[in-house]
Amino acid sequence: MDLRIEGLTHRYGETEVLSGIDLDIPSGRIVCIVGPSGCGKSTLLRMIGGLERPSAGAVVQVGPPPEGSLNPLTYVFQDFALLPWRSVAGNVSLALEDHRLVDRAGRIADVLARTRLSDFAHALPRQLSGGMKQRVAIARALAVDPAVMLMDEPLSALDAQTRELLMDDLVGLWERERFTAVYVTHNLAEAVRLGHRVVVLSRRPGRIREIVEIDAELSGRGAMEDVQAHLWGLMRDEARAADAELVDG
Ligand SMILES: Nc1ncnc2c1ncn2[C@@H]1O[C@H](COP(=O)(O)OP(=O)(O)OP(=O)(O)O)[C@@H](O)[C@H]1O
Repeated sequence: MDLRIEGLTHRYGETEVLSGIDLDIPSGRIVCIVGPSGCGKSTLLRMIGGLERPSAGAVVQVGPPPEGSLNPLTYVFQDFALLPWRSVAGNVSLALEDHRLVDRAGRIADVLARTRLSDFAHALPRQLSGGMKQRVAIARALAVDPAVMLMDEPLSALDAQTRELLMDDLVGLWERERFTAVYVTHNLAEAVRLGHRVVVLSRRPGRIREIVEIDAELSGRGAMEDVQAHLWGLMRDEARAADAELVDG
């Protein structure tokens, strides 16, 4: 299933947050969204996920979701959002409990194996590092066989080394499963490491400044300094202006 965003504009009261966004999210690709602070990245993700309705324009699902998908659009949040009293398997199970399933336990075991978490099935979140918690959150998202994962700064609560490890994991997972994701990040290194397509938004109201296609295979990518420099060149002045903006209230 592809997603097509058509002429999406959104206002909160008088404030225009997003303006005229046209964007395709092709199946099997990771599309990263970057842009200055407050430009509407998370708002765009909420619109894509249907949590909010845009003031104008639409998000269109093109083609059917994967067979057996329980939830075509599934979020992964920065703060992991795990229930502390449930084990790893119990947290994954949570995503499945609203659905009648013949073999829920099998489905949980399968997704834990796919995300290399089988040995941790009975651990509680408090026993896990931040990186492991986020791996569990990713496993929970995958458990429903989503068409598209909507990832909002998924690595930004983690230290630099753990981020590196998780990026390696995500590359490995993509190589195995070819999942589709919209991935919001502040971090240009993450965007060039994981994105097949990097969408640069302008300062609020967020408009698409440029879409940078990166053809290199995910697995062989280095730091891609030239692409990072290009992205930063597109963003620098606006990031500075956003940084100097007074906060309301
Ligand atoms: N529910 C809301 N009501 C009113 N204003 C909102 C609401 N949600 C977001 N905003 C405003 O919309 C703008 C865009 O916010 P959003 O969180 O989407 O930006 P962002 O690019 O994800 O920001 P950041 O990079 O800081 O995470 C901000 O000015 C924010 O204050």
